[in-house]
Amino acid sequence: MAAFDSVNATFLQWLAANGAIVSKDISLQDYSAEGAGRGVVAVADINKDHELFSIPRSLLLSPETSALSQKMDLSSLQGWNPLMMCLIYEYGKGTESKWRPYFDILPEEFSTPMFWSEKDLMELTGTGVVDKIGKNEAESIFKDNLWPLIRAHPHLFPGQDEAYFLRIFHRMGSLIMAYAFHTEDEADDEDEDDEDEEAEPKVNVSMVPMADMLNHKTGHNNARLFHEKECLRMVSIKPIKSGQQIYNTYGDLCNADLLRKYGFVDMPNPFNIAEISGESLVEKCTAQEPSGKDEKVEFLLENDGLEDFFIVEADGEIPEELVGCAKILMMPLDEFKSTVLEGKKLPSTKLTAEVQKVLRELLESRLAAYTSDSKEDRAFLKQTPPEASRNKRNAVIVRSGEREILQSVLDKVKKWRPPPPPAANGKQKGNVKGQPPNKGKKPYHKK
Ligand SMILES: C[S@@+](CC[C@H](N)C(=O)[O-])C[C@H]1O[C@@H](n2cnc3c(N)ncnc32)[C@H](O)[C@@H]1O
Repeated sequence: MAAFDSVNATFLQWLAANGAIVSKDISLQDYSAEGAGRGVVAVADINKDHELFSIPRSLLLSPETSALSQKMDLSSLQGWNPLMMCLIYEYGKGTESKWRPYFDILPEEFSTPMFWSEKDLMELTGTGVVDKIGKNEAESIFKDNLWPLIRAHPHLFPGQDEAYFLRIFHRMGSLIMAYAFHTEDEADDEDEDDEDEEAEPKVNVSMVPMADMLNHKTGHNNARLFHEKECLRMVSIKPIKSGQQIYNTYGDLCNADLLRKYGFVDMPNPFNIAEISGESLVEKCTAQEPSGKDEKVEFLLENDGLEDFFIVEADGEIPEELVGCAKILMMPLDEFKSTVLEGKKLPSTKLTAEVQKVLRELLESRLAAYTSDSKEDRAFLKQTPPEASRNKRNAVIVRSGEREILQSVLDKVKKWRPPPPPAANGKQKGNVKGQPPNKGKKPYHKK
């Protein structure tokens, strides 16, 4: 506790000494008992539109502010990599770095699946997280792009071996993923009359001390960061009562993305989705009749009809684009050529009995990919306290959310019946099986 308080105090003094203004109505608070690390709490009732803090742009840590940009050419690097190099450089400078009190308040360990054991990762089998962790891809970027630069500048990155820098790279990568902000360059007033009025603001990735101390809770967002010319200001967007936590929003994210990027999940989470891989759809639809598979896949890819993943939203509706794609994949080759390729006529996105069968099988095998069923998961969540097996618990929450959505689509797929064919005289005579519409139904009032 003493260490926690002293790190906070040094950080807040550093902010003030460098021109940041922090409202006396807020404080840093320890939420680690809830698995949420530090957060920001209101220590007085706060009105809407109250400035919680303002951070001068000079305190942001980015390639624009780090001296590394003057010492070496970072222009060959893409995406997050220039910021990554600056973080590795500034961290390596230790007490010499302007941002040392900031590094001291940032975590060294993360609960994201990137750092999970094999056993915990098994719990994510079947979820949308597994294929997107990207540890190997990240390590390739380090080896191919960053390590050669680091090794070539030993005076800037002194005295350590590749394994050490790889460890730092993973820490900084996790910090960028969970803490960095896209910071817009506020247009200069003088530029406002330029012909280029329509130009998009330039977006950079920066670390924003203090703004990144706010946690997220789906549906509870009560503060927002405003990007101004000289500073970034965090402002309340609702009245906040003393003692309440102040939340920024990390976006409308499903639990799989919250877990992968930030290492936690939210329950309930209306932004949950489930994914069905395009590859599994292609395999299922072309298993019986593979002729023309490549041509159809090529056509669909060229026309944005085949996704890596089809998204099923929380409402569990059958995605129309999935149905349309399945119809093309299952079409006889000559029909595909004459109507779709030559006639440029796409099939409707209405369900058919053929697509129903394929979707049913696809969803059933998708659901069977999880390592447990909903009963086991419910029992685990009920019996296990949140602080025990946090990784497993988070995995169970992710898969339960996905499973619920997939199950609801599957129920809809199973329930679907083909519409009755129109009768010759235009009147509907019965359902598809030729029975009168009410046969088998219980009468409304039992006499
Ligand atoms: C931008 S930082 C917020 C400050 C952070 N809590 C800290 O101690 O440094 C984002 C990280 O905070 C944690 N976090 C944010 N909201 C959370 C929540 N509702 N539950 C658990 N952890 C949360 C996660 O570890 C996430 O990666």
